[in-house]
Amino acid sequence: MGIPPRVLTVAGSDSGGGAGIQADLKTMLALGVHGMSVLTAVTAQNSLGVQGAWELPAEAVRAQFRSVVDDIGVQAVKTGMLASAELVETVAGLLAGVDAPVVVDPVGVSKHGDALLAASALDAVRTKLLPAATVATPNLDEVAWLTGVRVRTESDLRRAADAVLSHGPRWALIKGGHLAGDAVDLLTDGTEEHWLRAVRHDNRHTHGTGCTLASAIAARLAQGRSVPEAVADAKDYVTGAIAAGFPLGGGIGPVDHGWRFRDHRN
Ligand SMILES: Nc1ncnc2c1ncn2[C@@H]1O[C@H](COP(=O)(O)OP(=O)(O)OP(=O)(O)O)[C@@H](O)[C@H]1O
Ligand SMILES: Cc1ncc(COP(=O)(O)O)c(N)n1
Repeated sequence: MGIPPRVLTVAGSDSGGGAGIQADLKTMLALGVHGMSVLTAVTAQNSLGVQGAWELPAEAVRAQFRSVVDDIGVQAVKTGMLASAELVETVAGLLAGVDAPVVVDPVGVSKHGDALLAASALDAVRTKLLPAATVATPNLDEVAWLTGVRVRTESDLRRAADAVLSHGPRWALIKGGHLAGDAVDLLTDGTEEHWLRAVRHDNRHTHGTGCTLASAIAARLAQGRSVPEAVADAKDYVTGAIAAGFPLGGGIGPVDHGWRFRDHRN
């Protein structure tokens, strides 16, 4: 048996297992890569919201990163919840020394509106983290914080992508999941444009969709796909995972990361 590509997620823990590190590692397993993690924060979280969050010291983040990268090596990195300006700057500095594609999911708030990033960290995300990204994957709220562009319809997505690209990522994937109608995302590097359209599944099991999509992109990049191929494949995976999402707890349930193992669509 060959050695699978190795993918690192730098993100927070979701005790409920639907988003964050847990979603990332499940996605990586489902897509056939070896997942590894650098934990940035621990959240007490469930289907109803985030009940508490504790950031790890920068030294702990640096040590985890070095342990993984120096011995095991990475073919792609994904970043999620980074909590504070100090951790954003620490992670951006670590990424500068890595020769592998980087997917940046600039996580700001949870689906329930709980803050996962300090407002004082926005500037570091713009000036240090986005320039390190091969692909940046903001949702519409994150586009608004980072660039001031408010997307109300699909036709605003191009302007949002241009504004994100002005901060330096190679590609921008603007997720239109929060718009009405089809779930439409726009991927562009400023030259090529790829519109990714999927049927909207009107179930409420969408906790962790953004984490899942970004990790799937990282997995496919580690397997040697181009950015447009990786994103198209990741979109198919997350759409299937939302369709198969299930009710857990009294609020927003998780997507089913294992849907391809369980179901004939494999
Ligand atoms: N109800 C849905 N049906 C189908 N696809 C969806 C649905 N909601 C979101 N998506 C898709 O899921 C992916 C993640 O998008 P979304 O806008 O939910 O990200 P996000 O807000 O960052 O996620 P999260 O809330 O987990 O942080 C996108 O490809 C989006 O189009
Ligand atoms: C640790 C962590 N990272 C990211 C998210 C975003 O996911 P969602 O918006 O679906 O709650 C989260 N809730 N928790």
